[in-house]
Amino acid sequence: MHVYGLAHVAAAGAAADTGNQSNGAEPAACRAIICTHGRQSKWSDYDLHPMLLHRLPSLRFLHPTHVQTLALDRMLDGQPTALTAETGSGKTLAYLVPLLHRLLSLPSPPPTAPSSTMGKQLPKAIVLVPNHLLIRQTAGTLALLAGNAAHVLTHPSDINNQSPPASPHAPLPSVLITTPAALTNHLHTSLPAFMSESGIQTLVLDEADLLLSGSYLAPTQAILRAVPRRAPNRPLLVLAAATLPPARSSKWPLALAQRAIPDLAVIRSSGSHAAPSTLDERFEYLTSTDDAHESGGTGGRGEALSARADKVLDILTDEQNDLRAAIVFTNLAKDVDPLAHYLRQRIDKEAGAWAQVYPMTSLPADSRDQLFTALRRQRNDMKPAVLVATDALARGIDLPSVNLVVHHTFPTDAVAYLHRVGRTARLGKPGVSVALVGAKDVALARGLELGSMGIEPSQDRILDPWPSSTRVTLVTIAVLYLTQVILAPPVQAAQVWQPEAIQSKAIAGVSGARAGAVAWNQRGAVVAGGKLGKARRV
Ligand SMILES: Nc1ncnc2c1ncn2[C@@H]1O[C@H](COP(=O)(O)OP(=O)(O)OP(=O)(O)O)[C@@H](O)[C@H]1O
Repeated sequence: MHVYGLAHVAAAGAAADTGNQSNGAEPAACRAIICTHGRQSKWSDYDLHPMLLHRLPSLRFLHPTHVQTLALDRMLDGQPTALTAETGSGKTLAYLVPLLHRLLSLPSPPPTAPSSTMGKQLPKAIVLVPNHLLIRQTAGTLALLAGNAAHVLTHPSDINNQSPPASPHAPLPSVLITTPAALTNHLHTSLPAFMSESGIQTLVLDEADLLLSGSYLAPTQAILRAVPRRAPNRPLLVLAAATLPPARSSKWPLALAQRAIPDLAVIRSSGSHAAPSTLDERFEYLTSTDDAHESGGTGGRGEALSARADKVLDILTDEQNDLRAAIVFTNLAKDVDPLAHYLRQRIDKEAGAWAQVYPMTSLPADSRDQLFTALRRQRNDMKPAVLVATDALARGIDLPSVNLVVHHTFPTDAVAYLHRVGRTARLGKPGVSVALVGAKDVALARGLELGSMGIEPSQDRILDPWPSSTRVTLVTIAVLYLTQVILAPPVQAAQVWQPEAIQSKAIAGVSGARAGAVAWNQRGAVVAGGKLGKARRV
């Protein structure tokens, strides 16, 4: 475990900021994120549309990142690709660049030709994301990149509401960014006709593991079923995710996708399924007095929350000199407002009221958008911002000024942890994560901490759910010893060796519950945390 804080990692950040410059001595972060095999690839290495070759560097995307390099050739070739790489590594641009290249390379339609039998300018590409926050963020990035070369639609109803093209000679192609449910609800039974008539060239599933699970699954599958299967109408299909387990069972996200897209190839970066290498992770184990509620004390929930809130305040105060923006994660939406209120009151009383606190669940959408814009511009005259949020902010959100993540309550599994901490330390920049660990979180935290102590090489961190058999054995023995012998209260042998919720012995052997590994049981549910004999289904 490293306990350095923001001041310590600032120096590393200065180096990382130059990561996309082509200088001789590459900083460590550059080696991890930007460069490949000692040589930076260039946009001009790819046969990209001239507009992109001009526009990418002018937007300060000077070189492709490592994951972009890994995926570009295949995607530009139109081959279906699942791209899984660490948080903040540039997956969005990895699919937006080929999407735009294909869009811009379309032959212009004849001026009088209707763009579809429905008489509308139908989108030529669709990006599916899980929520409204990501719709807005991805639409912003695409609009920036496309300039005035494409329309960006953010709801299927926008297809009907598009204003007529300024010039009938050059109707702009459009891209729809939406959620799977919004698309299927809007189109109902006309979905197959829509998919075949519009001539969709690219279909992207961002946060693909989420879209292929839970309540997202049915609409996503309906869309995949409606995709034309044969060339030349078949679109480029892209799945992007920071966490994408392999297809161990037919119900796992990747298996579901591969059934719909049999030639889907998976590109995994070596750092995938691990926390960013530039992240400084800390775990603060609470004593039973700190955490009265957790330990069965009489103080109850309110007391426990405020004891933890004081700890959060201490962490923020310790880092205040170097803090630009922090996200404080808590598990329940109902705790966001009281926690934010408490922090705000306390910070406002301190000299200079040195930070501005925002409760994300009750912040009006306009104010949230303004805040995000300000945080993306990274203005130096802003007070540090403290965003109090649930895991709704844990996936995909890109706010480069966030240099601290605090876990007021511990995430429920290693996947949630990975996405939370990935809101900082993005693209080789430094960041700190501090987690408050209650009694019930100790097993998961210890496992995660073992990974961050560097027992495993960085690219094979313990978070990797599919380590080699040797590593599995060593890690399992170490973790079982630590958790069953040293830490855990005595349990019956039968409970340990006959876990109820884990169906595969192999998975039980990996012991996602204990090792902090991301483990999936046979039903595709994430198993992590809790006792080995009672692995929780999350
Ligand atoms: N080639 C590039 N050069 C410089 N910056 C880049 C480049 N590509 C992407 N970025 C920046 O890197 C940051 C992270 O990118 P992005 O949001 O796509 O990460 P991600 O891999 O999708 O992360 P997550 O898994 O958290 O969604 C963004 O601020 C983006 O603008």
